Formats: sequence, C-alpha cells, structure tokens
Amino acid sequence: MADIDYETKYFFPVKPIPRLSCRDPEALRLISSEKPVVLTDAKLCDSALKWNLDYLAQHIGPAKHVVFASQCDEFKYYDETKISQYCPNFKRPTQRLEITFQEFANKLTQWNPGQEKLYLQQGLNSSVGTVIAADFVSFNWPWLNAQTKTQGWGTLTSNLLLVAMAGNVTPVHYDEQQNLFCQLVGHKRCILFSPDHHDRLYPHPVYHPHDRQSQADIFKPDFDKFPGLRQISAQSAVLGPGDVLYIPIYWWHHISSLHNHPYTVSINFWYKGASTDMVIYPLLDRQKVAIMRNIEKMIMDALKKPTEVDQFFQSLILGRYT
Ligand SMILES: CCC[C@@H](CC(=O)O)C(=O)C(=O)O
Ligand SMILES: [Zn+2]
Repeated sequence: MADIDYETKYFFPVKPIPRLSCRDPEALRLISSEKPVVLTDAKLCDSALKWNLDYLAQHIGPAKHVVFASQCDEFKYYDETKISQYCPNFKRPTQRLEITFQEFANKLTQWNPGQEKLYLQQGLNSSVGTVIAADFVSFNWPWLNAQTKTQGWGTLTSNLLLVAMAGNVTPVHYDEQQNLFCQLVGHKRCILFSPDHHDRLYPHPVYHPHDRQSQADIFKPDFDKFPGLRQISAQSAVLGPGDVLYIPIYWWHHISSLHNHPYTVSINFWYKGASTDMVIYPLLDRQKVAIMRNIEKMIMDALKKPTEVDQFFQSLILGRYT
C-alpha cells in the first residue's frame, strides 16, 4: 500500500524504517545492532489476524479489561504510583476504566464525534477464553524463541493487547524493554527516534508520573521551551496487518492509529533487555540513558526535593567539567 506516512508534513527529517523479510541477513543485523526494522513475513501472529472487534468480543471472555478514556486523541501514559509521593496535584490526562470487552466494543460501535476517545490496553492473561488461548498458542513461537535467544534478550514480560479507535495517539516516549510490535487490524503510523535524543526530546524527570514520556509535542513544537527539537530526526513506518516492527529498547516512539479503518488491533511482545551488558567504551547511548536514570533516582532519594536538583547539578558541573 502507498506509505500514507509521507503525506504527513514533519518539521524534522524522516527516513523510512527498512521493511525486510525475517530471513534477510540485513534484518537480523539491524535487530542485533538494536536498530528498528519492519519484518514483513515473520508470520508471528497470523492466527490473530482475525482478531476483529466481534471475534474478540465473542471469544475473549467476560473478564474486565483496562480501557483508557481521553477527552482528546492523546493517550499519554502516567505511572499512578508516582503521583502521591511527589506530584499530588498531578492532573491525569486520561481516565482508567475496567470494563468487559463487550462493553468496550459496544462503546466503540455506538461512538459519536465529541464523545471521549477510548483505548483498550490489556495484558493478555489466563482469563482469555480457550479460543483466544488457542490462537495465542499458534503464534510463531519457534521463530520468536530462536530470535530472542540469538539476541540474548531476557524473559517475555508481557503481551499487551491494544485496541485503539482511529486517530488515537500514543505520544513520544521510550520503554526499558525490547519490543516486537505486531499489527493485526488496521494501520498504525510509527515514528521512532534513537536513544541519543534524550537531550532533544526532554523526558519528564524520573520521579514524575510521566517518567519516560517526552515533555514536547512533535506536532505542536515549542522551540522556545525545547530548542533541542530543532535537531531531532526520525525513522518511520506505516504498519499494516501482519507487519512486525522491532522497537529497540530505549528508542523513542510515537504511534498513532490511521483513519482507514474505524479501529486498530495490535499486540506487542515486551522482553527484558540482555542481562549481562558488556561494558565496552564508548558507552552505548541507551547505556548513558540508563546511567542518567540511576543518577536521577539517587539524587531524588538524597535531596527529596525536585526543586533542589537543578542547583545541585549546576554546582556539581559548572566551571568544573567544561
Ligand atoms: C501502551 C502503549 C502501546 C504502544 C503504542 C501504541 O500502539 O499505541 C507502545 O508504546 C508500545 O508497544 O511500546
Ligand atoms: Zn512504548
């Protein structure tokens, strides 16, 4: 299909993420060097290509599912556990609901413009019905297990089932896990930025509920507040059914559901990164981000006050490390 993505105007340079066969040595080289690639023929979740709204409502079972509601198209993640300690006045950008899949499907089919947008984001667990479980068992685990073993990744921590309404946006953020992202129904536009964008995408502080999320909006850039935005550059791809995008650990990503279908269905595979990282100099950009996170956590444990951090670091480096 025509890559819808290039009809979008960006203020920053964008290159296409390579689309390769999972048997192409170049694809494996990109994964080994922790660079994004779209695998077009992994057949990772072919048994789930039929997971449309009716099928899921019919077979996923009566358990409650996590659904976020938003007054706009954005669904910016926040860590509930970080609100009480340092940000008691934090305004949640979305409301977290727990409803059955059928209730969710009914809301989607009866949705009218002006009503709140919804995004189902549920970790697949043993509550799914036997039909869904059978589809899950039929995933291409032999290929997946061989791949993750070759790459030395850690355990599979979760599979998130994602059912988004057309237009839903997950704003720019990074995760601390390797991610094989499978598109099942509809199309998603994915914009990725390498981990060395830490000082150009301005993540919220680690103690903040929006830890790992960018403070900036790449579609409404505030260059005065975030001048580093002028130096960002991205790779992007539009994913369709059957595509598998490798989102490397610590890579920033912005993901949105396109309007060529009323909703999208995706499933991700989050893996812990390789356990023993050989410390080879120069450090990898993601290693520097991990070190920065640890320093932030230590400083906040010591100072307890976010307002003292800036002065602390100024005193530490100004005039001494130039
Ligand atoms: C809860 C976020 C899911 C996903 C983004 C999206 O598909 O909207 C993502 O960021 C990831 O898989 O890491
Ligand atoms: Zn993510």
